[in-house]
Amino acid sequence: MSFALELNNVRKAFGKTEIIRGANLKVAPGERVAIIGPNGAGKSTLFNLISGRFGISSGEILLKGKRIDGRTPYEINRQGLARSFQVSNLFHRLSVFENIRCAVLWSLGYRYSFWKFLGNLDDANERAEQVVEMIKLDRKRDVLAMNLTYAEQRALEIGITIAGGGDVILLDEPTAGMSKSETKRFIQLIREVTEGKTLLTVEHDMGVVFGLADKIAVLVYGEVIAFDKPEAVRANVRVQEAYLGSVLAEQQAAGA
Ligand SMILES: Nc1ncnc2c1ncn2[C@@H]1O[C@H](COP(=O)(O)OP(=O)(O)OP(=O)(O)O)[C@@H](O)[C@H]1O
Repeated sequence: MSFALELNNVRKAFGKTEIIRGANLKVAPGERVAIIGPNGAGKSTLFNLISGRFGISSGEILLKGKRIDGRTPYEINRQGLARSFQVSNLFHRLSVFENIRCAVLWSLGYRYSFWKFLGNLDDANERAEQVVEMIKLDRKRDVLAMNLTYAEQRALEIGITIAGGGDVILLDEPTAGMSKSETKRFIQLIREVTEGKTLLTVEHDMGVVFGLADKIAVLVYGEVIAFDKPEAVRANVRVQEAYLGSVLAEQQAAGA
C-alpha cells in the first residue's frame, strides 16, 4: 500500500538554523491527523514544505507514492493535495457561490483567464453548487464573502480548499478564533466534508485535536517524537514531558 503522505527524514534549514530536523511521518489514506507541538516547533514550516511553498533541504516527501519535493505548489495541488487558504485570500466582493466557482475553475486549469469562462461551464457550476451545500452555506449562496460571519468565512475557506477535489487536505488551525459552540459545529462540518479523504491539521486547541483526529503527530524541535492514536499520545510520557502535560493542565484550568 502506498501512503497518502510520507515524509522521510525531511530537513529544512533557514540559513544556518535547522528548523525541521529529520521529520518522519507516514499517513495512511483516509486518516485524520492532527499535528501538535509547542510554539516554534516547525508545524507551519512543515505544512509549507509539504505544500511546496518552501523547498526542503534534504530527505523526501511522497504524495500517494510519488515524490513531490522539488515540485511547485501548483503541481502538488494538481496531484491531489489541497491546502486551506486564509480568510484574507477570499474574494471579499464575490458571493459565496462565485468564490467556490472560482476555486473549481482554477482546479480545472483556468488559472489566469478563468473569468473568460464564467457563466458557461455547467460542470463547474454543478460542482460549485454541491460544495456550497456541503459547507452548509446554501442559504448564503448569493451573499458577498465580506458580509459573512467569521465562522461562515472559515467554512467558505474550507469549501474553496475542497472544491478542486483534492484527496489529501491540509488545514491550518481551522477553528482558530471561533467560540466554543462554533468550534463544535465546525469540527462536525470538517468531519463531513473530508469524509473518505486524508486530513492533516495543525492545531493548538486540544478539544479540536481529540474531537477530530484519528492520530496525532507531536512535533518538537523539528522532529516527530510521537505518532499514534490520541489515547496513546496522551499517555506517552515523553510527550507529556515535552509538551502535552503543561498544555492539558493549562487548557483544563482555563475551562474550569
Ligand atoms: N521563512 C523563514 N525564515 C527564517 N526562519 C523561519 C521562517 N519560517 C519559519 N522560521 C522559523 O522557524 C521556526 C518554526 O516556525 P513555525 O512557524 O514553523 O513554528 P510553529 O510550530 O508553526 O509555531 P506556532 O505554533 O507558534 O505557529 C521559528 O523559529 C521561525 O522563526
